[in-house]
Formats: sequence, C-alpha cells, structure tokens
Amino acid sequence: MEQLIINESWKRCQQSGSSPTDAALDLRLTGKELHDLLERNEPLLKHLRPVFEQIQRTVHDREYLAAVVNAEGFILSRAGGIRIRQIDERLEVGTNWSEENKGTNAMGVVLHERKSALIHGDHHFYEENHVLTCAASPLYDADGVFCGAVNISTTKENYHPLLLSWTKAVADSVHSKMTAEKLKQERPVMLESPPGKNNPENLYTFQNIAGSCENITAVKKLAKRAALTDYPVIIYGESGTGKELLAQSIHSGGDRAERIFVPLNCSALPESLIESELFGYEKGAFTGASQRGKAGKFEAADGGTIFLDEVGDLSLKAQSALLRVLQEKTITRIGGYKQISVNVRILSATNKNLRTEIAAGRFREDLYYRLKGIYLTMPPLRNRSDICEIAEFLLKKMESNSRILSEEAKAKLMHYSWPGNIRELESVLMQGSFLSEGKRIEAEAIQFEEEYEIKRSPVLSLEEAESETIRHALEAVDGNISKAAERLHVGRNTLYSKLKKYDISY
Ligand SMILES: Nc1ncnc2c1ncn2[C@@H]1O[C@H](COP(=O)(O)OP(=O)(O)OP(=O)(O)O)[C@@H](O)[C@H]1O
Repeated sequence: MEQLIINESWKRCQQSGSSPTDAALDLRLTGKELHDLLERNEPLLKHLRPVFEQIQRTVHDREYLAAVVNAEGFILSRAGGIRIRQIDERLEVGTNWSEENKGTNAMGVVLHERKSALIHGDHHFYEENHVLTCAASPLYDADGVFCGAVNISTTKENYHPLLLSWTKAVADSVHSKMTAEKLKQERPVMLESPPGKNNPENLYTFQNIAGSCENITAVKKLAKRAALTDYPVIIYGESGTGKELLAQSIHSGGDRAERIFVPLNCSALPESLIESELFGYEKGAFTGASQRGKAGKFEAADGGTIFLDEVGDLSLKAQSALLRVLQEKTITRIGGYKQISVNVRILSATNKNLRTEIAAGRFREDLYYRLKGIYLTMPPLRNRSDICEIAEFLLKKMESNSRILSEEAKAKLMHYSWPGNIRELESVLMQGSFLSEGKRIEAEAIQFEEEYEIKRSPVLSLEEAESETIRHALEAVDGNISKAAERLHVGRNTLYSKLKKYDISY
C-alpha cells in the first residue's frame, strides 16, 4: 500500500518533466507575505505552539525536526533541527513542500493522499532529499476540515520505528485542542473559570512534586520559603528535571497564587518577534499587525508571575529588551507612546551554566544579577534515590487502575543513567505499561531509548576520561570539593590542581 502510494507520487513527478537529479524548486514566502500567512493561520498556530515547545525540549540536541504545513504545503511552524545546514534551511518556515515543488516527500504525499506517509531515503524523488527520513500525518481542524500535515524529519540513519506514530499523536493532540476550544466557545458559561481567578486551576503545587529523597526535599524546602517572598528566582537543572513544575509551585505557594502565571519559552522566541512578544503593539503598528493591537507577555502578566523558561537561550537583542523592562518596570507597546507600569514577579529556568555563558559573551552579566535573586537547583534523576517512588507516583497519575513494578523492573530503573530525567521516566513507564498485559510491569517491559539508538561511544583519551570523571563527581555532590575528593579517592589539593589543569569551574 505504502509502496503503491510512493510509486504513484514518483509517476506524477516524472510526468511533470522533472528528474531526480534536478534541484528541487525552492518556493518560499518571506516578509509581508509570510507575516500574513502566519496571521491567517494563528487559530491553528496557537494550539500548535505548546505542542511544538514540548517537542523542542524533547528533541533538544538530537537530529529531529518537526514541521507543520498548511494545505498548500507552506511550512507554518517548526521545532528542533537537523545539523546539516543546507537541509535544515530547506525546512525553514515559509518554504513550500508540496509534491509539485519538492517531489515525493512525506508532507507532499499527505497533502495529496490525505493519509499518513513515511518516506525513507531514496524513496524521496529528488536526490538532494535522499539523506532524510520523513513521516507525516494529516491534520484536521475542529470541524473535521483538512488543514495540512504534521511532519517529522530526521537523517536516514536516525530512522526510528515510532516516527510515524509520533506525527499521528501530534496531529491528534492539536486536533483535540482545537475541538476543546470550539466546545468551550459553544458552552462558555459552563467552562468559565471561577470568579476572581485569572489562571486555569491546573497549575502545579508543592504537593504535586513527587519524591522524598534528601536532594529534592532540600530544594522543596527552599522553594517554599522562596514562594513567600517576591524575589526573582532562577531554577537551574537539566532538561526534564521538573523546573517548570517547581516554578508553577512557587507561584501557587505565594501571594500571587490567585493571579496569572505567564510562561514564556525563550528558546522559541524568534528574533523578529521579540519586542512584540514582550511589549505588545498598538493597532496599525506595522504591516500585518492585528487590527485590535495586542498586549505583550509583560502586560498580560501584570499582577502575577512571568516564567522565563530556557532563559539562557535568549539572544543578546532579547536580553537587552528584557533588561529594560526589569529596570524600568514599565513597557511601551510598539507603535504606542503610553508608558504602562507592570508589576510582575520574575521566575526563570535554564539548563545552561549562565556563568559560562557570561564568560563566553553570550549572556549579559547585568541581566544575570536581575534574574538571580534566589537560585535553586533541581537534581538530575540519576542523583536521586527515590526513582521508584517517582515511578509509582507517575504510574498512578497515568492510569486510574495503576500497575505495579516488579522488583527486577525497579532494579532496572535504579541502574539507568536517565539522560532525559523525569520526562524520560514518564515515557519509559508509558511504554512499560503498554507492553504489560497483567497488573505487573516486568523488567523486559522497561525499555530504554538507548537500546534503539545507534551506539556511538567515542574512545576517550586518558586525560578526557579523567576530566569527565571529575566533572561527574562534582555534579553528583553539587560542587562540594571535599565530598568530590572523597568520592574520587584523592586529596583536596590533588583535586584542585586537576581542576586547574582541565579548567573546570565548580
Ligand atoms: N517531582 C515530580 N513529580 C512528578 N512529575 C514530575 C516531577 N518532576 C517532573 N515531573 C514531570 O516531568 C516532566 C518534565 O517536567 P518539567 O517540564 O517541569 O521539566 P523541565 O526541567 O522544566 O524541563 P525543560 O528544561 O526541558 O523545560 C513533566 O511532565 C512533569 O510533570
């Protein structure tokens, strides 16, 4: 069936007079045309954004690129990326991936057939796309009208058996969000929030933060105290450790709990939209601006909390714009003249070492000090002794009739390194639950992603291995030199000289 669809698509490309060795057509919209296209598609994009933000975090540093095209084949939004620059650029927002332009490809085939499609390597018509594997699924709006396709591309060596299911899940999720909004508009009174509450009542609180090991209880204790102040807080931690959950709990545990919590994913903020996102704009401020004008994130968060996620990824231009609001505590909408004062609590999070970013000239020191009133660090999962407790909590959250883990399954969870932290634990448990027929999840059902990945373990030089080991030891004890030296079975002075030798900051 799949092969038949591909053959038909190839036939159409050949009939149009193209040859696989030709360069594919590069039709792309820019400037006002692109702006208008995105504006017209805002009802879809607003539901897509949180899903793509999630993908952006999940595929961080991996070779996956998600894109959504409209029914004409123009890319409306993307997340993630592919390291081969020429390929990545071909998948920019505004480029057209219909079959007429790019030959046989997953998005083009879905637009034609309205069925999911997986196009691997040389099944693409044009040779320039043979390095890719792409999967795509149709996207329908709340009225069931076909409105485009969700695509995930990666290099062909990176092919993953779940690629196609992933695109289907994303398309379903966006469709459900659009349907839910339509229902809400039809029944506004029933679904409206209680009076006086600006927020959806589903923000996390400290009670929702599972786990009782020493590492997490210490952070929770500090965070509860931080919640009672109005100081800015910066939360450090690897991706998936629960930084956003902690930020929401700090908001929910403080005086602003009844007010709005506005999250802003700084890594997903395009350079050209920074000022309008932060400050908003007046009607007619620029070509393509909405007729009604729009409040920016700071104005929207007035009285409440703004959460700057992935703050270390802000461009320097965005950093100076942000610094201005933090210093002046007022904003002026683009195209406006009125200064609007804003009273906002700032919480931020990052998985980068901001000191290193400052030293490298990528982060402003003055902004750093504005953000860092109190700082907290979420421990990585591999340094927590309560992995099984969290797993049981997550299983309960997933299913009302929750499954239990066998002792062997628990041991397997305890001995894994968890590069993706709690987010990865959630997905491992989902798969484990899915594979288990009975009530108990056995060890065989606990499968780690690494088993699916091509193993590329580089051989390290002795010096590289030594410096890696020192870094890990320091990380495990939160930078405490005496404890790290103890773990490494060396004296403190030896450790200091190695830190100097390898230029390791602690
Ligand atoms: N202690 C916890 N108890 C229950 N669920 C948790 C806990 N910590 C994290 N999670 C879950 O793990 C996932 C990742 O959490 P979250 O998005 O807060 O991480 P993050 O550190 O902000 O990640 P990123 O840096 O990628 O944005 C979420 O689904 C969250 O519900």
